[in-house]
Amino acid sequence: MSTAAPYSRELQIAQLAVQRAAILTKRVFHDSAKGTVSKSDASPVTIGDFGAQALIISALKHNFPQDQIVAEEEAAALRSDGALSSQIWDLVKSTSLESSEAEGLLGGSVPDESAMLDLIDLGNSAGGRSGRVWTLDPIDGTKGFLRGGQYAVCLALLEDGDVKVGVIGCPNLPVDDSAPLTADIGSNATDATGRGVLFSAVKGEGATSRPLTVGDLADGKKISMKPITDLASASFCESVEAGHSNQSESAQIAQKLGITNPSVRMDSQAKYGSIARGAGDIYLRLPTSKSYQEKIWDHAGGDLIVREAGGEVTDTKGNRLDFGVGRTLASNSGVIAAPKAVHAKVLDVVQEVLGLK
Ligand SMILES: Nc1ncnc2c1ncn2[C@@H]1O[C@H](COP(=O)(O)O)[C@@H](O)[C@H]1OP(=O)(O)O
Ligand SMILES: [Mg+2]
Repeated sequence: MSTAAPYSRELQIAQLAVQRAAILTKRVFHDSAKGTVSKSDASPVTIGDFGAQALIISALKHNFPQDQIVAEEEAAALRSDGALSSQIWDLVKSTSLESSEAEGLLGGSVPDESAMLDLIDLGNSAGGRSGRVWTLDPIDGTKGFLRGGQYAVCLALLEDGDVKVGVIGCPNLPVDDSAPLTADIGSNATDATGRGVLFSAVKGEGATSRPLTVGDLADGKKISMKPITDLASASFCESVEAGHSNQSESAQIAQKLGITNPSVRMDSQAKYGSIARGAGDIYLRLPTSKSYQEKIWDHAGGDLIVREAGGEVTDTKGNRLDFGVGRTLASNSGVIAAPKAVHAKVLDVVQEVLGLK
């Protein structure tokens, strides 16, 4: 008797839902106005964020109606702005996967505009330690998206606070796992079809990458972190935004580790995917303020993908990221992701530079 791989249905639905949402984001990008709605300059939001959230939640509700969802956006701003809401509805109703089989698995299109707003608001779960909770960031790295840089569509499944499935679609990263670590997008920027790479992991089953092509149901290729013995040759990545991660502390840490390569600055969870496939080695996220709490949708998928690819992910105190305390990582501070063999050494130097020991 054959037994289905654990979480295979969750993985398949998550991958297809992320692919479909990624197509929507590409369509927004190719609209010259890029659909900026703007929560604030520091934290922008586009019509793509709302549209992608509606499409993904629609697929989750069709397949897993009992599950909770913690997603970044809410529909309040759209309920009070009919023109904005109908602009997003135009996008949502006209975005689908090419494969009708795949589209059927996702439950097809959203019935109407009012249902779309209600779906967006289903992402308001408080999260927590019990049951099945999906975390969703429809466009992670909106600033990168607007700049024409890296961004990611991120979906993960938590069960009792533990990440079981993680899927990250990176429309502007090369498909080729051996491509060098860079935030440059080259000719990918002109591709409106959702080309890019899709990283996935299931707990205990390893991590994979595959093309983010339209409705492709094929298996992925196993990915793993690069084995490094000599930290001097390592490369590390961090946020483009200096407000998201302390770049002067990371430079001091790199110097103390003997790392000579300059940091690669990249928006979004594309950083986790990049190190998981060995394009880079280390991801440092060093708090810039005591008050900011990281959001679970910004880390859940990446945390699992890196750990399943042979990495270790902790905060600056050396604790695993705790996704079971609500919508934020309230009990963690910063992120240190590195291959298992060197994580302790990296953490040691981080703690020295941050004055934590
Ligand atoms: N002060 C901050 N420290 C760390 N991350 C932040 C901070 N302010 C916003 N962010 C979040 O960083 C994420 C992008 O990360 P990266 O720099 O790795 O691309 C966004 O989700 C953004 O949230 P928001 O979407 O609310 O702006
Ligand atoms: Mg985000």
